[in-house]
This record gives sequence, structure tokens and C-alpha cells, in this order.
Amino acid sequence: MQDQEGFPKLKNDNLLKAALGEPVERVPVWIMRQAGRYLPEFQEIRKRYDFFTICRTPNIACEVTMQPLRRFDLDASIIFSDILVIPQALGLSVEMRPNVGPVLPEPLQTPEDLKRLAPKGAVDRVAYVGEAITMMRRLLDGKVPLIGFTGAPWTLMGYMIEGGGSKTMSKTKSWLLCYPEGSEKLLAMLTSVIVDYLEMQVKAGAQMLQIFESSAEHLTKGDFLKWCLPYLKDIHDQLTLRLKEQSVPLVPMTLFAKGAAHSLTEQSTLGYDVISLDWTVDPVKARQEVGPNITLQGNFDPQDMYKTPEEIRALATDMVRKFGKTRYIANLGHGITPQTPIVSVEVFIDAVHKAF
Ligand SMILES: Cc1c2[nH]c(c1CCC(=O)O)Cc1[nH]c(c(CCC(=O)O)c1C)Cc1[nH]c(c(CCC(=O)O)c1C)Cc1[nH]c(c(C)c1CCC(=O)O)C2
Repeated sequence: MQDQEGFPKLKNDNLLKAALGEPVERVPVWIMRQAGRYLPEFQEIRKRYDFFTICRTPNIACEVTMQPLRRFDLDASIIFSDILVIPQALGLSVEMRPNVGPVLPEPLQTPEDLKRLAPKGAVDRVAYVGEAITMMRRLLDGKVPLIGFTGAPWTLMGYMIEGGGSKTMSKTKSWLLCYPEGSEKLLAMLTSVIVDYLEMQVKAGAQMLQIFESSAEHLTKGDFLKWCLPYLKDIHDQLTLRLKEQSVPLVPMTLFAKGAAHSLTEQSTLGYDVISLDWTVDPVKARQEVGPNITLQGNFDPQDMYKTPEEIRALATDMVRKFGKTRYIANLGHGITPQTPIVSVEVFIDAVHKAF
């Protein structure tokens, strides 16, 4: 592991400039889940290896991270991994079943089960993510910046209690109601491990960080403010403090709270440089709510990637012009879906770059 120094010089820094509000040569664009099942070359690798084997093997993780960069004129890379490596590091088993998604066969049932979790040493059990990040920085040779990421506490808590994805999150919501103290304890434990994990990623070479609160959409505004926001603030503040204490340069941080457009103003007070939006939010309205000093990211509807190239070009151009050239990073409003045509991605990226 090493500090940011000693890596190849960055050639395309539009992403980092946009995050910090500096002028850009072109609007930077990347795609959530850009390394994934819509790419035939990913499917090929996936036939040969189990999902978490790919995550745990730095040279395979790097190969997969590189795949979309070979095809597309992207302005960022994101290290190949998954948010569920943290529940795994805490001691829960997680399987990735093809066409089903993640399954945790022994989820947490009551706060008694918190005893089964091992926060001590958890970050050491995801050291392979740091190794992949360091290896990737060398392979990238400064082509584009490398983003590290984590799931946010509420989203991870949901998978750990539901035992997988859930349409309602009813078990997790009943924890909030029946075991408020146990819920707080779990969220605080996750926050602490996440701060260690992000610190490790920055030291390994991550040049920007994204926090995925993908399951915010299940909560009312009141519950989002109570069960997500304080932990998201802690993650930002504790990580910042920790890096400053060690004189490690800070990196821009992005918050993606899917379905939490009801609280954009509140999100903008947490200290994050970038707020990532899902597709339900109007760009102009989002800008009014967060003010001029936050960068916005998003928010093309992933389903619009199934429209014709002409329609995609028109919609993407319109989106980028509404957000404006500065303080903006183009992306989808959520992950790209498996059947998306490759040509849609090409047209989307080209439209972003040509919008101004
Ligand atoms: C909720 C969540 C997960 N994982 C992630 C989130 C937050 C983002 C979001 O909300 O989409 C984050 C994630 N997962 C993956 C990445 C890789 C980096 C990248 O963006 O290219 C990232 C950033 C790889 C992946 N993670 C997963 C795949 C597909 C797995 C396979 O090959 O079977 C990939 C490439 C599997 C996964 N992992 C997860 C689910 C629900 C699923 C199944 C659904 C799906 O496949 O899209 C948990």
C-alpha cells in the first residue's frame, strides 16, 4: 500500500475538476456499473469465474475494470468490486447467484445476531480491494481517474437483514421500529468499518470515492433524515479528519442516495463534493435545491438506453445542457442494465462530449 504519490501522472482530469467546481475541457462522463453484464467480454470472464473470485483476485478485477475503457471514451474508471464485500468481511456469507443476484443465506434476525459480526480486523479482510486499486492505478497509466466506492450503512443493513434484495425492505424496517437501539448499533458499526475501508482505498490510490445509498428509496423523508443522514455525515467527517491527521491528500466524495430527492438540500449540507441524482429529478430543480457550490452527477434514465440512437442523443444533449458545463458529471440515474445495446453507450457518451 502507498500514498497517492508515485503513480503515473493523470492525463484526463476533467472528472476531478468537475467535482471541485473547476472549468473542464469537456463534460466528464462515466456509467454506473460500466463494467458489467451488458459487455460480452465481461460475460466471458464471468463464465470462467465466480463473481466474488473476480472481486478477490486483483489481476482479474483489474482486467474487468479495464474492459469498458477499451471500448468507450469514458472520463473515469471505477474499481470492480461490490458493496457486499463489507458484510462478507464482517462474517456473513454472501453468494452471487446468476440471474437472481446476491443471497445471504444466514441473515441477521434479531440484534442478538450482531454478536455474529466481527468488525475488528474487517478492513484487513478486504485488503484485496486495496491491492486491486493500486494495481489498477499503474495499469491506467494516468488515462482517467480511478473511483473507489462503498455501500452506505442503511443499504448494507438492508441486505444483511433481508438476506438479499427486497422489494419492500419490510424486515429491515421492522428492525427500525422494534429494535431502534440494535439498529443504531448496527448502523454505527457499519459506519466505523466503512470509514476504515475508505481510508484504505484512498491510501491504495483511489482518486475519488462514491458512497452508494441505493436503498434510500424505501424510506420516508423523516426516516431518511433519521436513519441515513447522520451516518452519511459521520462517514464524510470522520474520513476527512482521519486523512488530514495523517497528511494524506483528500479526494472528492460523491453521495448517491437513490430515491432521496426529497432531501437534496439536506444532502448538500453534509460536506460531499458531488451529489448523484436518480432520473426522477429535474436538473434545474436539483440545482436550485443544492445551490451553486455542489457538483451534480446523473441522471439519465437507464431504461432510456433502450430507445433509438437518435432519441438517446437528443435526450442526453438536452440533459447535459440543463445541468450546464461546470459542476456537472454526466452519468445514468442508476446502474446500466444487462440488455443495454453497446451502441446506446457509444451514442450517450458522444452526445455528452458534444453538448457544449
Ligand atoms: C446495490 C448494489 C450492489 N452492488 C453495488 C450496488 C450499488 C449500486 C446500485 O445500486 O446498483 C455496486 C456495484 N456492483 C458492481 C460494481 C462494479 C463497478 C462498476 O460500476 O463497474 C458496483 C459499483 C458490480 C456488480 N455487482 C453485481 C454484478 C452482476 C453480477 C453477475 O455477474 O452475476 C456486477 C457486475 C451483482 C449485484 N450486486 C448487488 C446487486 C443487487 C446485484 C445484482 C443485480 C445486478 O446484477 O445488477 C449489490
